[in-house]
Amino acid sequence: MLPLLRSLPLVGPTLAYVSDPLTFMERQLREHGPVSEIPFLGRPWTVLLGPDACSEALVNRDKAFANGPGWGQLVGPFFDGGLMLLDFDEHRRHRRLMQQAFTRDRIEGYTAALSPAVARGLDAWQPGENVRAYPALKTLTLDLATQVFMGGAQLTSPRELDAVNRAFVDCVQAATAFVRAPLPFTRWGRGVRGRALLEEFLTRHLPAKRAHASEDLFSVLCHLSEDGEVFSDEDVVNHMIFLLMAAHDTSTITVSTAMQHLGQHPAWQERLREQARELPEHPTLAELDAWEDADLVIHECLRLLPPVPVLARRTVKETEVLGTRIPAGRLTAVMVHLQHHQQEWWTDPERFDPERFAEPRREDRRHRHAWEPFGGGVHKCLGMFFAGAEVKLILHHLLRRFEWAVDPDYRPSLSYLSLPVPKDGQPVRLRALAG
Ligand code: HEM
Repeated sequence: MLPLLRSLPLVGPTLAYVSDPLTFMERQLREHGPVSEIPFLGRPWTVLLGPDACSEALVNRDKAFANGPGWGQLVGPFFDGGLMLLDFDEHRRHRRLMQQAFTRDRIEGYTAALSPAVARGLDAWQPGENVRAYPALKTLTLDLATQVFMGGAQLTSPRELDAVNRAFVDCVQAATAFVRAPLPFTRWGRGVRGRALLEEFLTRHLPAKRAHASEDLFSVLCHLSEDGEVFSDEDVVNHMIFLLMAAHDTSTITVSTAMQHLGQHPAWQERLREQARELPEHPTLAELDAWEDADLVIHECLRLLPPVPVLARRTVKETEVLGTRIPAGRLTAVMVHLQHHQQEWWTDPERFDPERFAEPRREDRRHRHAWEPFGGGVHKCLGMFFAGAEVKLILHHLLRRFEWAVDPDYRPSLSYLSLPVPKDGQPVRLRALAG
């Protein structure tokens, strides 16, 4: 049935992408070149493949590519007003202000709050022969986001935080729903209610955050100011909802990919564990920065499975990429995933080989844009340094408490309906280490 559907011109490319994106992208590049056109989700999309084509759209020299109308098409209205969905002057103003929430000092503050929260979150983990790592990590990172970003425990009761977490998950799931109307019992309908609950919750707590400055991101956003610019209440709410989403699934995917590969490469796992044990229980940001082998592993995991494999854009005027004309109003898929697996830039690209990022090999320098898990240009991920610290902290605590193994032949079957997630929850054999 599926092969037949894949051969149909309207739905075929969507199904071919969703069932095996890398094979789809390789074939598309081979047969149609770096700039081509496909029907995707029922509309014509321009597809950009390879680092040269993708970087033209991300660098966006002639300001032809806009984010809001591109991403909005994929994620619906649930993250409206989030930084990634703003464009041009409005985006520049908001980004300038929000940058102050991601300075080194700020990240140091978030990291200090994160470490004990990770340790507490892992207290709930039970060893076993078939532990599903992905959902366990998802719960952990969502709790971290609500605690560290919103100041959760001081803000409200565990029961209300649970409702907030559920509302947030409903928004994320609605963003990828097929039925896109607020009907009862649909994902979309739950997403609409979820967004309303998040808005109500954040708006209710906002006056207290404005009144008292504290270290959490919610409070920080309320107090930022630059040349007389401040975020309005509505801006703070929109940014918070987007940041919770941006920070949560992406980090979960990165850690679960790391758990898979470290479970399949025990020598790397042991090497990182020895280093984690040499660090204090709650390392500082400087100590985490100096943990270079963890960087190699994280870079390699982000190469093999970039949590955001495709970036969405829409042209606001006619433009050209690598000499091919793209009309105004065209949805565009910037498929950065493929360049992470191309033989031109990476030796034996399917192999887990973190040292490819170490001197003197530095394969990532073979092309300036070969490795772009955080995107590029003016929308490059604002949370990348925070994300690095969070992922390292989770690995740090995991390695000190547990040892795990994954079958060497295991290849996760990934769902690409939204960000890539392992359909089987990614089972690991988890053993507690003596304290
Ligand atoms: C491993 C984890 C992460 C990955 C792989 C990742 C990836 C990305 C990518 C690819 C973009 C660019 C999207 C585009 O150009 O259309 C982006 C944007 C963004 N990310 Fe991340 N992200 C991660 C973690 C985080 C975290 C932890 C935060 C916040 C705490 C964050 C905040 C943002 C923001 C605010 C933007 C929008 C930037 C702008 O449009 O100016 N991200 N991220």
